[in-house]
Amino acid sequence: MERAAFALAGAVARELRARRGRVVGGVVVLLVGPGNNGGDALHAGAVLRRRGVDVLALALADRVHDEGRAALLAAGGRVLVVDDVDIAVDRARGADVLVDGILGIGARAGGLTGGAGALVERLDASRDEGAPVVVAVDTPSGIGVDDGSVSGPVLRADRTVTFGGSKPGLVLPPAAHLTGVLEVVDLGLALPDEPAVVRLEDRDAAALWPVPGPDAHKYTRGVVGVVAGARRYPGAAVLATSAAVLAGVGMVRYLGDVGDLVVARRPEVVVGPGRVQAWVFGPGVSPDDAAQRRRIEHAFEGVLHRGEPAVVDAGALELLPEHVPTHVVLTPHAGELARLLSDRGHRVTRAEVEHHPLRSARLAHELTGATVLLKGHVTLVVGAGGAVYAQAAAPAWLATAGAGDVLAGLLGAMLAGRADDVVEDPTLTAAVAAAAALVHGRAADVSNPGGPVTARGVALALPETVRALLADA
Ligand SMILES: NC(=O)C1=CN([C@@H]2O[C@H](COP(=O)(O)OP(=O)(O)OC[C@H]3O[C@@H](n4cnc5c(N)ncnc54)[C@H](O)[C@@H]3O)[C@@H](O)[C@H]2O)[C@@H](O)CC1
Ligand SMILES: [K+]
Repeated sequence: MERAAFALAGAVARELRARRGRVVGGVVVLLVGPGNNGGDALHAGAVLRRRGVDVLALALADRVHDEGRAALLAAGGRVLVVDDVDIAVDRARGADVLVDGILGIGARAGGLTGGAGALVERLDASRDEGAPVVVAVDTPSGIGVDDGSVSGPVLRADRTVTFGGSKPGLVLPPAAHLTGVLEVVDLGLALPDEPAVVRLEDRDAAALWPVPGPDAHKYTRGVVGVVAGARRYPGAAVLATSAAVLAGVGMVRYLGDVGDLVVARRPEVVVGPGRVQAWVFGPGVSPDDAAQRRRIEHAFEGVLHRGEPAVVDAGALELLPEHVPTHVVLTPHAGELARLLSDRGHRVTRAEVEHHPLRSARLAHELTGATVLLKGHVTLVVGAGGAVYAQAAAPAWLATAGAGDVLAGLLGAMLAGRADDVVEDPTLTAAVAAAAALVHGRAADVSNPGGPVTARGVALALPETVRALLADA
């Protein structure tokens, strides 16, 4: 606990320095719950008090950590037992830094209730310019530590100082939005080898990228077949094929009614049936389009019989066979996933999927056998063997029409380039899908750092994005 408290005090001191230019004379208010999480906050408070900080602990439970409380009092800090929420709100708002030590990994399901819940709700509602910086101890209090669920009020943190190793709830949506900057403090504890949720880094994505060897030719590099678009939605076909071409694949084959337009925009694309190593089905395809529907159903036979990997997006999700291998990747957003689950007898709404994205994606994986990539601000991928990836590289600007078509084409190109590998190793598909989500987000940044992006711009940024990833790895 001592190491944890020192690291926490260091993080708070840095926030004080950033806000006021110095640590001495800063005002820190600790929100303290009943367990060791509150104990960490109290011990950190004692360290800060000794550095000349004005420290007030608001005790939000009948009993708080005895040793921590004694340490803070001995250092000259104050402890106020909260029985009036108005007074607590007032004190908390006067702080430079608020330390959230109400609950950590010992939090039971159900979230914050009672006085702590009321206090947090009011503090979170008044986060204006001058509001205190919030540093969460181990986790923002009250989140579902194992599943990222949010079932009550949570004080959104600017920074979370977590001990020993990251926790699934810190990277999984919806709680991931509440974590702020994540700082992991190594306490030298023995942790399980495989964390339950993984976030790929740039170097992981580079290692997964299908880089051609010196003896490569277009068929060994992979051919991706794209069944996308319609007269009504021609743009989706252009974007999905463009992304596949620009991601660098042996060849892109297009099947659909707008081949002329696709070739006019991307002369590299070959129109018509032929050999294919991986498929992209569905961008811009409406399920009442009989011709596209027939093409997709026919191609699915190849997927089931010959084992070609496939990306199943948008309109093709409704055409998914009952059960498919894991090297088929579904790429729904929350609404599409709700429909897919409801069609299979699990009635859920879009809002429920948004509330429980991990549970929903897992259920879809169990029901269909497919790897499931659930698009969102944090993109989740659930695949064989319980693998879970949570990728958050995408800027909010990427929530724009056509971005999903680009992701589908890019992922199709990656699967075509690694078709044999993903068929041989069922766990690889989820990693490749997570890498595609990472590259997609990076490409958005590369296309216009910090500003608005277009789907076409993201596709055009792919070659440079991939080059930079490979160069830095
Ligand atoms: N596990 C470890 O090895 C370490 C843990 N540390 C700290 O200890 C924390 C865990 O401590 P605890 O196990 O005491 O757990 P917490 O401090 O998270 O809280 C547990 C207490 O809260 C109560 N509680 C749980 N859910 C509640 C709810 N919804 N509403 C009201 N009361 C609720 C429980 O009855 C229990 O009294 C970590 O988050 C971390 O901050 C650190 O000191 C470093 C080492
Ligand atoms: K906490």
